[in-house]
Amino acid sequence: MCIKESLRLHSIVSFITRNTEQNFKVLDKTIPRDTMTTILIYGLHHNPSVWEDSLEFRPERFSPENIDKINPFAYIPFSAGPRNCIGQNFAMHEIKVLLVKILNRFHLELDPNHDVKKFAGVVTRAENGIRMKAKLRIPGQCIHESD
Ligand code: HEM
Repeated sequence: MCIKESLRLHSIVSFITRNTEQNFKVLDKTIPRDTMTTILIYGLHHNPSVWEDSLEFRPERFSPENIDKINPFAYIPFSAGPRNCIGQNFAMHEIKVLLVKILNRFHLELDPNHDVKKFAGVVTRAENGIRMKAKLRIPGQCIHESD
């Protein structure tokens, strides 16, 4: 739930482009065939008419009770359709494994004196880094390079 909500709030791929193969109607406008369009994933994920309290981190949006209420095209961190991300499942597993390995061993805290600035380019990242303090959960535990 937390990973999914993070991928909504901090959409890693902020936009994708697609070429229309036929005339395409959006509300009262028609996008002609063969037009390069931009799908703003970051904008969709922050749109208050799609997501209630869109700027708030609320992992329960993705709880088993709520997940079915989400329109699959309202949440597209890995894009959607035939050219969606081929590495989606791998990426989700990788994030989970890394988080477990890190959080099992460390207690992390953001540096309160560092203001993280988000930069939403093609790939969203922190403009000035993310400074954190990592404390060993079990004091005195040694860190092996092979871990
Ligand atoms: C959190 C991590 C990731 C995110 C948010 C992500 C997101 C995306 C998105 C949005 C697209 C569509 C791009 C477009 O249509 O222009 C895409 C495509 C793709 N991704 Fe990922 N991706 C992630 C990780 C990975 C990983 C780990 C791999 C490979 C192991 C991967 C391989 C690919 C490939 C090959 C495509 C192109 C698929 C195609 O065009 O048919 N991605 N990804």
